[in-house]
Amino acid sequence: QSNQFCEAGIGYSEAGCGISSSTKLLIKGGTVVNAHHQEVADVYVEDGIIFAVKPNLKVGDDVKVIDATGKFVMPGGIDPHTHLAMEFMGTESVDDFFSGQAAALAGGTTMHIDFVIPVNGSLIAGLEAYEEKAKKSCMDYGFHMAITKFDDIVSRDMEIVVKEKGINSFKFFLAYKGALMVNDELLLEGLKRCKSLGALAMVHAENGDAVFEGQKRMIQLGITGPEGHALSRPPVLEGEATARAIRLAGFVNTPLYVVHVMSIDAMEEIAKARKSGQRVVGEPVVSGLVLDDSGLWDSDFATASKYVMSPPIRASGHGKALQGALSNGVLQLVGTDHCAFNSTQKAFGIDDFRKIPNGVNGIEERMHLVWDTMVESGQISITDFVRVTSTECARIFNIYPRKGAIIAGSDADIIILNPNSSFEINARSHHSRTDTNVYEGRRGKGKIEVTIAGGRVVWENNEVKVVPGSGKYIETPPYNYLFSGIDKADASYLSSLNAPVKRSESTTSSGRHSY
Ligand SMILES: NC(=O)NCCC(=O)O
Ligand SMILES: [Zn+2]
Ligand SMILES: [Zn+2]
Repeated sequence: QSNQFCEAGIGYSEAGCGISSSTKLLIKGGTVVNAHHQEVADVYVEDGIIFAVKPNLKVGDDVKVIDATGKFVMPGGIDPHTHLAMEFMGTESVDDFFSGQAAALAGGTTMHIDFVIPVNGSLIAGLEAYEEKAKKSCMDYGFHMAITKFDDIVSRDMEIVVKEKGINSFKFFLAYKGALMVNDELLLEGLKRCKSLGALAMVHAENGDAVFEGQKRMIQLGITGPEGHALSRPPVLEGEATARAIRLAGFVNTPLYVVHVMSIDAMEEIAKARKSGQRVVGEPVVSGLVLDDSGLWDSDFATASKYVMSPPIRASGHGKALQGALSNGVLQLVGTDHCAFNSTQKAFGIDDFRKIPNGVNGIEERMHLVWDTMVESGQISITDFVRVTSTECARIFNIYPRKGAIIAGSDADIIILNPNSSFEINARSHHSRTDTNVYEGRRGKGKIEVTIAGGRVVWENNEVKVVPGSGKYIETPPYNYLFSGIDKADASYLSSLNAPVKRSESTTSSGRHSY
């Protein structure tokens, strides 16, 4: 592999890395794009913060100047959905908080939010384990927390992680029976607790009991290869779980975030709920937007197994519909679900698709693929590109405008994209530790030539320059914008319950209402 990045302990010292020590930067003459506006302007950065965004800024000789004429200067991507060093299906995803983040930076993503998995149901033990994993971070990151059981201790610990540990979102897996899956009773308890804490509930929406049944059917039919994965968990099971989670969140009146929306079935449930005014966020992932399930039928196991993720990559047609939903606002932001396993790990399931570790790469490829698929094709504007890859994530997880914006006072997480250059993806040159890439051979227009994270140039001239330990944990505060006014909806619900009682109290002796 020609992967190039500095990692202390494997042959490079910090000084030898050529890490930019400049704390002052001027990005000159580019088109600065925010989610709401674009203009030609210079961007001046000092000590990791954007100081000024104005045309024709003058600076001293001690400032590193980057010419961005003819290019787009945009907020670094924020990936809302990753699994670095995740222990899952008897193994651990190969990209850790260093290699996964180095890959992210090479692809223009400057922050991600990873899922803490509890240890034997304990949130605090899980968080401690992830804090340890994240010590080698080279870019900013936040955490979501998965909930895998519910009791008084979990309820108390949810409050601790929100109020003291800076986590504002909890994920419930409705799939992975016998492992991470929760039932409806637990989901309801969790939704209520999320609401009381102003925390966002997230769901992996597939009916885990039905998937289990689907898997048994496949094995009985003698279908043991990777295609059995897709056949055992069809879109209807994703649609059912999405609808159920939406209805239960509506019953509790708390906002809901549906992760990795992969099918028309799930997307249409989200569209219906949003149309009715319910606070539901839908997150497609890049694999669901740009791939189809044909790879799962490849006769070569190594090729087919690399596409195994859950919910499965769907038949062609679903991806196109998800792209449409992203462009018309039914879906709001794009994640990756980056959970990379190498071909040795994928081969655990050579005789039985149920044992193939679920997950695909994407943290490095997301920005380029969304640009090429959505902007180059004319489906979304450049400002919308910024919104779906960065700003909306910052808003939902309540860190805007510190993140997700190029304005004075924001963190200096910035990318420079050349729309006239092109990218090509392959496992030989990617920065992930996995030996395969589900986007192998893809080319497209638009190349992220420079990534600046925390005010330092970390990707330039096709080289990543980072050191472990330089990334910061970003706390995400509760009560994001989705919660505003939610108490008013509660009040009107309660008054609607009271109404018949009042009526019967004021009913006249003739049985007629007095009003
Ligand atoms: N998606 C997947 O296949 N693996 C990661 C875990 C999850 O998000 O379900
Ligand atoms: Zn999931
Ligand atoms: Zn995931």
